[in-house]
Amino acid sequence: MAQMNFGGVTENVVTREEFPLEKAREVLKNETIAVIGYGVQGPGQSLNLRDNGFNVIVGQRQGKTFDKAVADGWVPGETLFSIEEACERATIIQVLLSDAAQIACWPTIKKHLTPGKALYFSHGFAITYKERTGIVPPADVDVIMVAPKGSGTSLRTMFLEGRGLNSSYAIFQDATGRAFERVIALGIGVGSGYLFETTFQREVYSDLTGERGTLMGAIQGLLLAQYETLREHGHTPSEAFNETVEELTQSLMPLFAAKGMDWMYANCSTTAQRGALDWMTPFHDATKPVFEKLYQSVASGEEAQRSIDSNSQPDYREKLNEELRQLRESEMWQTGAVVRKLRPENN
Ligand SMILES: NC(=O)c1ccc[n+]([C@@H]2O[C@H](COP(=O)([O-])OP(=O)(O)OC[C@H]3O[C@@H](n4cnc5c(N)ncnc54)[C@H](O)[C@@H]3O)[C@@H](O)[C@H]2O)c1
Ligand SMILES: CC(C)(O)[C@@H](O)C(=O)O
Ligand SMILES: [Mg+2]
Ligand SMILES: [Mg+2]
Repeated sequence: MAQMNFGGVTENVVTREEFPLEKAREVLKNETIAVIGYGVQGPGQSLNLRDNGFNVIVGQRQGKTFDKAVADGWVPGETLFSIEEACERATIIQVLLSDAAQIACWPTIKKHLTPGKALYFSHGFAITYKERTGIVPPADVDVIMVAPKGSGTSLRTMFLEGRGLNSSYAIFQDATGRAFERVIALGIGVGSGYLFETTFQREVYSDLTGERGTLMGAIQGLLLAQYETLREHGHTPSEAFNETVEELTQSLMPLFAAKGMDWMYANCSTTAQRGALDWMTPFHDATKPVFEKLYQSVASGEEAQRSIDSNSQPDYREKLNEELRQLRESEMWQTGAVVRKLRPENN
């Protein structure tokens, strides 16, 4: 494990150089890894593990996603089973059900957690909010986490491109003395580029804050506020969209992804630089209290409870699809659909 300096703070990081794939295969050579759930993370992690040469099976309930697993080459009765049968066959149970479904399936999973097995999550949710989820593992199994920091879809596409998404890892319980080598081997196996150390609680608090904040919730809120302002002052939809979203994702975000914010600023006009440096502070000050409120809502368990309550409803998928439809059909994103078609590479 390497100690690395992140802006003056030292953290533990594991890279593929120090823990190569061959070592991961050696560590897990006698294990049967069961990926339970085939939604977004399930396909990414199981297909990467399979392509990396691990002994992996999938446990999925019947329905559309079971059929998707078959289409992806998992064979019923050989590598694809019911959730119960996969848990029984596994030595490592990777719980990649939705966080709400983990509660419903916990009695089935728990039944097959015999001594020495490993229970793996990709989120700190189930364990951290145990008063709300009721998920309390027996003391004689390892409880570990690899949480890819991005969508399962990106985990798979980046793997196929020869790249790797970063993941955090944590050990909640080391019953066998092998929890560390197991968790790192799994992290490398699922296609992580590098792994940084965390705890279950820090992972879930930062993850819930990030997705509600800058990664998903705040970004839509901020983009819409600017788009609306431009439209209310008579700018056309294409102009408002291009100045709000298209330029950000196509031109400027790749620059600061590659070399940092100062590099992106340095590649814009002095007029833009002066304005950005002046206005970053008012935007920071206006949003900081909202981020603090969000963090408190995460830390109190309110966000977890809301997610459990809404995602446990029988009609949650229909309601969610309706909300996503409204987003898709909003003027800003309808404009986005037309703008995307105009990109020469899409013609
Ligand atoms: N989506 C991501 O890219 C992502 C990224 C990082 C971490 N995670 C974490 O990974 C885990 C899996 O998330 P996901 O987004 O892949 O899940 P998901 O919402 O896509 O659902 C996964 C599976 O749960 C199954 N399922 C739902 N309800 C069920 C029930 N009642 N009984 C049996 N099966 C049921 C579905 O069939 C599906 O195959 C979660 O802990 C999540 O927080 C997800
Ligand atoms: C992909 C995300 C947002 O990072 C993940 O945390 C999720 O919940 O889907
Ligand atoms: Mg998340
Ligand atoms: Mg996340």
